[in-house]
Amino acid sequence: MSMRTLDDLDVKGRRVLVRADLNVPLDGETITDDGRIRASVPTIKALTGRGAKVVVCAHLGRPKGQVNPKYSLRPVAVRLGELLGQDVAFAADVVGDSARATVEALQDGQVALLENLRFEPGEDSKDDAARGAFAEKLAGLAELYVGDGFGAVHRKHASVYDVPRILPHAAGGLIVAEVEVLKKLTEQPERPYVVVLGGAKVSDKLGVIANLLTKVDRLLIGGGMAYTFLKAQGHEVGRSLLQEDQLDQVRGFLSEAAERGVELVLPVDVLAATEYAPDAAHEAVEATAIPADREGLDIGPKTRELFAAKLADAKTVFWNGPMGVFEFDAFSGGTKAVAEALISSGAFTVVGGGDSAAAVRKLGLPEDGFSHISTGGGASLEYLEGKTLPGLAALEE
Ligand SMILES: Nc1ncnc2c1ncn2[C@@H]1O[C@H](COP(=O)(O)OP(=O)(O)O)[C@@H](O)[C@H]1O
Ligand SMILES: O=C(OP(=O)(O)O)[C@H](O)COP(=O)(O)O
Repeated sequence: MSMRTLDDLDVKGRRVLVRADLNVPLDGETITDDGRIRASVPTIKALTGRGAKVVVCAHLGRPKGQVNPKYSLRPVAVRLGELLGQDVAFAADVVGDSARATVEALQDGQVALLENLRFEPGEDSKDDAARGAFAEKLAGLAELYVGDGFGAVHRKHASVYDVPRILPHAAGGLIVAEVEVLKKLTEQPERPYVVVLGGAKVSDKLGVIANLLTKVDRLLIGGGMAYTFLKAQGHEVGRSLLQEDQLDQVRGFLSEAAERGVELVLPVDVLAATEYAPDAAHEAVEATAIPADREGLDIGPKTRELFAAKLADAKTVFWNGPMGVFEFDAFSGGTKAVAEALISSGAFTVVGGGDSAAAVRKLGLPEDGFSHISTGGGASLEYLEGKTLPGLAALEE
């Protein structure tokens, strides 16, 4: 892979569009974990330090091309300013009058943040022309482009894929660092190589399993991901997260894992709750006997032990996706148990994903207990699959 880096760009006095991943968890307007903002700071500082006018762009959540104040990046601009130690001008739109005026007013060394890219339907459009037209407008705000949003490099979106094909570009330090670590996992990982999958982006991440089955020795499935597997085995999953349209695909994974001799480990018990709420009544039940009116919000105590045992002899581990709804204390125990098992395994351990990384911090686990905490979940998984990621390919051109 050869990507130009910041050292290859002459940025002084020029407007540089930085695509960052600032997709942080929010509780109303309060940022509950600022890890991704912190991770974006070094590249922005490197650019301001060299006298660039820095225009940061990013997405938040999935507002689907509609302006929705719930997904405004405004609170992120404030936090970014605090972390940079300088004001961050906030544009109230993405490529409209406010964005143009905000960018126009930037002096050398100053920083602006545009509103959520996904308020614009062109950003994530599947139609090349629509995406391209939006990319032209976005590119028009700057003279140079720096790709640094590692967590979004698997998305063929305008700001990730099309803009670097218009503007002279380079990779920021975060992307360079992330790729360097993940590369180690693709080049002869020490075995046993175990991948742990959980979380809630089930339909997105089920897709990576086919390729992972050709690479790993063991796959542990927890979180919201587990229930489609349990259902595919014919069990009742009640009101748990379920990807009904992917049951056949999942049955295929179960038989392929068996054929390849890959150990696919599913929960044996779960915490079944009456509702999705922090104080919901709940109890541990066998994973094969989830009551029809309950939803599984965490892995149960027996599964925590089972997963810990399956991690104990691992030499390489990649983990993406919390084991339960860790945001609610009552359902955070499974995630904590898995995190602790990674830490005590002594393996080369990589945790990836916005929420997984946030969980590690929220649960008070030492960040240096892991070999690497990646800002990308889906992006890391697709990298590990050996796929060409649009945002990396565009930077390599
Ligand atoms: N059993 C479950 N049911 C519903 N949501 C779950 C469950 N387990 C985990 N989650 C949710 O998954 C979310 C994180 O998923 P995801 O975005 O895929 O992870 P990451 O950001 O680490 O890549 C968390 O908000 C968590 O509450
Ligand atoms: O949160 C993200 O990915 P992750 O949950 O896989 O870590 C990225 O910001 C990408 O967001 P997306 O999955 O809505 O494209």
